[in-house]
Amino acid sequence: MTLSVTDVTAGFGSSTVLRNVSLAVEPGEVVTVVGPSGTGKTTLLRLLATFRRPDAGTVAWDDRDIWTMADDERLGVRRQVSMVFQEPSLFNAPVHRNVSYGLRVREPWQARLRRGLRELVGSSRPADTVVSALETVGLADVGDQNALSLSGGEAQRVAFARALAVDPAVMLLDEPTSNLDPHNTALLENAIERARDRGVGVVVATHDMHQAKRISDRMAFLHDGELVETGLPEQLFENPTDARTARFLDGELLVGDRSGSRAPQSPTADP
Ligand SMILES: Nc1ncnc2c1ncn2[C@@H]1O[C@H](COP(=O)(O)OP(=O)(O)OP(=O)(O)O)[C@@H](O)[C@H]1O
Repeated sequence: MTLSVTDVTAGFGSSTVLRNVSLAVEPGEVVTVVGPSGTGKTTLLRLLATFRRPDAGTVAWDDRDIWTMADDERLGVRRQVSMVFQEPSLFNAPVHRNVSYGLRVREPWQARLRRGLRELVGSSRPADTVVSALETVGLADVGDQNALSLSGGEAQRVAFARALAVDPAVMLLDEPTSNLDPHNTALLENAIERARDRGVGVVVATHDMHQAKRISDRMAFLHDGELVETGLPEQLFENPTDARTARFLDGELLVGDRSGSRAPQSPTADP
């Protein structure tokens, strides 16, 4: 399944945040979206998640415009797309209940009733997908612990496990490691790779150029609401076609700078 946006424009009130942006994620690839703060990365992820409609352009699932689908069908697509936010937002319950949340809300009411009864008599155990998702993020042993007692890094890994447990076709990760130490970052990046190897298409918005270099199959550079260029990470780092890409990867912020031009021939773009 391919999730894509084509020529999307989106804004808030009178300000346009994204202009004519096109991007697709295929099964089994990691696409990173990099760019300065406030450039529209989260807005792009929210369009892909169908949390909001674009003002113009299309959001498609295998070439079918999601916003022309009937509500049921669009809900079916939405259920195959998981998003992980910058803040993990866990609730006051054992970790395994947090991780099974997406599964539970997807259950038909009969299954929900049966499970509720099993929980009442104390014979319920976490679903295999919950256990497996927790193993993927290296937290198999904390399933019974209250989620609010976890460290920030563990909480973010639980949020990732919750998104993975529903067996999504696509995962959208909004700066998933921005508040994490190197150890938790490594564990989460490992989990991203494992999801990718299972055929999940993953889009990661990140500020971390080292991370983009490590995990990307493809990179997209977003600047001031415009998708400046996409390509293999080595292409963007070593031979960018646009000067803005070279300057951003070289460590310049480029806030409010819309002057695009050909990249210098020998950019010093190694992060
Ligand atoms: N709900 C909203 N209402 C009004 N403006 C918004 C809203 N959400 C985002 N914006 C504005 O849209 C622009 C893009 O925001 P967005 O969060 O998509 O950028 P970003 O690249 O993800 O930023 P960051 O890297 O700092 O998270 C910003 O100028 C932001 O202030």
